[in-house]
Amino acid sequence: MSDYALEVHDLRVDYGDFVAVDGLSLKIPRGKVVGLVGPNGAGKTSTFKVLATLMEPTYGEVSMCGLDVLEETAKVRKLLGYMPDLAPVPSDLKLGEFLEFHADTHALGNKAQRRARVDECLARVNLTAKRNAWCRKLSRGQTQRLVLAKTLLHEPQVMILDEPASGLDPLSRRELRLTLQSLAREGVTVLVSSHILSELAEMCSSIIVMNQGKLLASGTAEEVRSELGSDRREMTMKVLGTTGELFSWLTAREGVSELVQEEGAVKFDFVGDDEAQVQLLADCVRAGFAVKTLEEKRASFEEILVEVAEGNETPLEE
Ligand SMILES: Nc1ncnc2c1ncn2[C@@H]1O[C@H](COP(=O)(O)OP(=O)(O)OP(=O)(O)O)[C@@H](O)[C@H]1O
Repeated sequence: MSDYALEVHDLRVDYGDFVAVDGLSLKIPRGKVVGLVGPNGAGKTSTFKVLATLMEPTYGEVSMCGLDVLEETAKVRKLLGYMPDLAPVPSDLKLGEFLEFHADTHALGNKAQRRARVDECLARVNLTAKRNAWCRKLSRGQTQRLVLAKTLLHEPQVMILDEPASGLDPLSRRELRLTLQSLAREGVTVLVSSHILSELAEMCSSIIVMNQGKLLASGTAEEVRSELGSDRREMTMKVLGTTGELFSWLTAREGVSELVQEEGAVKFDFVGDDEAQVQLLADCVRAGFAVKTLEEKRASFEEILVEVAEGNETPLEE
C-alpha cells in the first residue's frame, strides 16, 4: 500500500493547442488537508478533473492510494469524494431526500443503514436540524455543507474539493475548516483548491501553488512564502537622536536596500529570514544605536499571489 494518497507524475492537459497543465508532479501524504492555490486559469480545475477520473490527461501518471487513476477507475471512484465548484442541488427535494437518493445510488446497505448514514453525514456538517427543510431554502454556506455531506456519504478516503470556501462568510469558513481538519485526523486526505492563499493557509497543513499550468512552490505556508521570494520585509527603525549614522551603517548591511531617512526613523527593505533579522537588530544595538522600535511589514499572502499573477504575460487582443 502506498504511503501517499495521491501521486502525480508529469501530468499534462492540453485543450487543442493550449497547455492548461504542464509537467505537474505531486505527492500528497495520507491524512492531511492540502491546499492547491493559483490565480484564475492556473490549471487547478483541470488537475482536479483528472484526479477525480472525470477527464483523461494528454499524458502523465496519476495514482490514488496506490491505484492507477486512469486504469482502475471504478476502484478509484469508491475511494474518492469529489466536490465540484458550485455544485447544484435540486430545489424540489428536502435535504434528507437528496442525501437518501445519493446513498441509494452508492448502494449503501439497506434502507435503515442508508438512513443512519445520512443522519451521520448531516450531523457531521451540522445540518441535522434541517433534515426536512427544502434544499432551495438553504443559504450559500448551508448548500456547501449539504454538498459536503453528500460527498461524505460513501466514506471516501480521498476528498477533492474545488473552491469549497468560495462565497462563504467567516463563520461558515471556520466550520468548513474544522470539518475538514477532523476528517484528516481520521485519516482522510483532503485536497482543496482556492485562489485565496490566506484562506488555505489557515485550513491546510501544506500548500501547493500553481501558475500557468505549472507547480510554482509547495510546502508549509511559510515555506511557500520564502520559495516565492517573498522574504522581503518593509522595515521602519525608530531611534533616539539623529539618523544619519544609522543610515550609513545600514547601507553596508547585507539584505538591506531602498533606504529612506526620515525624522527619527530610517525605512528600508530587508531580505532575509527571521534569524537574519534578529541578528541585524542585535548588531544595531551592539553598534550603539538607541533603537526605540523596529516595525516590519511583510507581503500578505494575497500580495504574493497578485505578484505571481502580475508576472504572467497577458495575451494581446487580436
Ligand atoms: N474545455 C476547455 N477548453 C479550452 N480551454 C479550457 C477548457 N477548460 C479550461 N480551459 C483553459 O485552461 C486554463 C486552466 O483552466 P482551469 O479551469 O483548469 O484553471 P483554474 O486554475 O481552475 O482557474 P479558475 O480559478 O479560473 O477556475 C484556463 O486558461 C482555461 O481557460
